[in-house]
Amino acid sequence: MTCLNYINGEWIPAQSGATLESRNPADWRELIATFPRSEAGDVDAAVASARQAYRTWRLVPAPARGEFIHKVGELLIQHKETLAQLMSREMGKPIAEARGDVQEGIDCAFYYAGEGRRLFGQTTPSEMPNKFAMSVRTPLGVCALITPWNFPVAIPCWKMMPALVCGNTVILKPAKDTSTCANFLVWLFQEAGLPPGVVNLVHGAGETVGKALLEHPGVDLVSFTGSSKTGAEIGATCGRTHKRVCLELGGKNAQVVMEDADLELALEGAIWGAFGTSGQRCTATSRLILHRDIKDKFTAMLLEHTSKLRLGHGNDPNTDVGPLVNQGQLQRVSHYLEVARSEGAKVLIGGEILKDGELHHGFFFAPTILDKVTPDMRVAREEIFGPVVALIEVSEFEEAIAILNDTSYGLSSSVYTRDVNRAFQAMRDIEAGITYINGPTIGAEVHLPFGGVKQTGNGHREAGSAALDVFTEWKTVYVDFSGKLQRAQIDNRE
Ligand SMILES: NC(=O)c1ccc[n+]([C@@H]2O[C@H](COP(=O)([O-])OP(=O)(O)OC[C@H]3O[C@@H](n4cnc5c(N)ncnc54)[C@H](OP(=O)(O)O)[C@@H]3O)[C@@H](O)[C@H]2O)c1
Ligand SMILES: O=CCCC(=O)C(=O)O
Repeated sequence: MTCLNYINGEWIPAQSGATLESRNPADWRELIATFPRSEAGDVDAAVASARQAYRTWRLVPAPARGEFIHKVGELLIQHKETLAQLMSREMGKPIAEARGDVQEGIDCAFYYAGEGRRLFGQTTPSEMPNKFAMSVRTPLGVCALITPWNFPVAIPCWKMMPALVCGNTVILKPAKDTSTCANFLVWLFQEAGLPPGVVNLVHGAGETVGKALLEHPGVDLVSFTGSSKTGAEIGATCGRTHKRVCLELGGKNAQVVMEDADLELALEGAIWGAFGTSGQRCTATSRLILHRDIKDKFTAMLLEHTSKLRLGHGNDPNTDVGPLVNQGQLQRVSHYLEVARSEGAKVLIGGEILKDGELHHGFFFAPTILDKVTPDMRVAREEIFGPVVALIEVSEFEEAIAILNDTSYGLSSSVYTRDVNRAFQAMRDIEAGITYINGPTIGAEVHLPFGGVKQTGNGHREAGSAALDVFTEWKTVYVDFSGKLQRAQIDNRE
């Protein structure tokens, strides 16, 4: 398959003609597609196209913009299985999770399609007679959307759909590892009949295409999801170039299990929170904070369940845990196992690259449980982004919350307890954008705000009506029908 850039309604190669390859992480010998290795000139063309289209798209009534998004939702339903199978082959997640990823895109489409008929502002009384006062949302212009590979459909949809319904035009720069999924998704926007230039796609590396978008004077906003390291660079560049920037970054999420918890429920949450998507979710559980009274029992339950997880190709419906996305991720996770051992953590299960049988040509890492972890260790503090979970023992609820908060990240969190007082205390005291009581750290719903505190972001939120604050400017409007200058009255009001 050949992927192309989509600029001004045309599918075109990079100006240089250069290409990159997307391969199956479960079997590196399988080529999925080639895609353009774009550079700054391709970005210039995409920005020119998006700027031109913005002149008319911003004037399309918002309900009509919402109808385009609704159509994308219908097309996503129609092509759900094909897109999920492609995603599973291209980035390795098990097919059931890939279907869930596409479903998030569908939910997002119908939610933001409806937003076209809301986009509420405020009306408020004026101090003056015969004067109306109100605020309305207005679009920003051209939005550059830079996305990671771990949710190849959901995350681009979280950005494209609210941006478009608000009247902006967009340029998507997807992760290299999931270029084919991005191509398919943008084709659906084309099929939905969006005018040329409203949606543009530029494939290529973050170091070239991403950076060119950040520096381009024709880009008004950058919405980025990815690592905290890249996010910090992006924030600095956008500060220098005066662009609005929304950053959704890494996590070091914890699940607390108290002595009064339903352990079967907590076990299910821990397994899927830690090992779902091979631990490559920003919301993944990478720390399990266990009360000492249940720690031994719960650890034994965890080990038994983990030992039964089936590793394999994502497209095989019997697979529980797929490969890591690429060689770099495999090296990163292996490195953290060396760090864990050198710091004195004990590997209870896993801790190694798997190469047996059908895993031979893929990037598989065994689901791993680390014991004897203390809160100061690197494996308790740094984002690993793989199927590795660290066990930390505590004696008190307050201690559990203090350790949960003792991180530079703040995305998701979870507490298993039957005590309603503790549940509300957790809700109040946890420093994170998302807190689950008796549920795993994963599993976002599109109508609620999504994002984190501390180094997980810069205060913005994706999803829900909160995303509208990213993609619009407020305009305050006063309409004076008194027929006389009221300024004097304002100045004299004392
Ligand atoms: N908080 C959230 O909502 C959320 C959700 C999902 C994932 N994440 C985080 O994402 C990370 C994993 O994703 P990742 O490894 O793909 O992150 P990443 O390396 O930061 O890359 C993310 C995107 O940024 C591009 N990029 C890389 N360097 C760039 C630069 N200097 N300027 C502009 N763009 C650049 C990448 O391009 P390439 O194609 O060249 O890589 C990719 O498209 C984890 O830390 C995870 O926690 C956060
Ligand atoms: O990786 C980021 C998205 C996480 C998500 O959508 C979920 O946990 O459901």
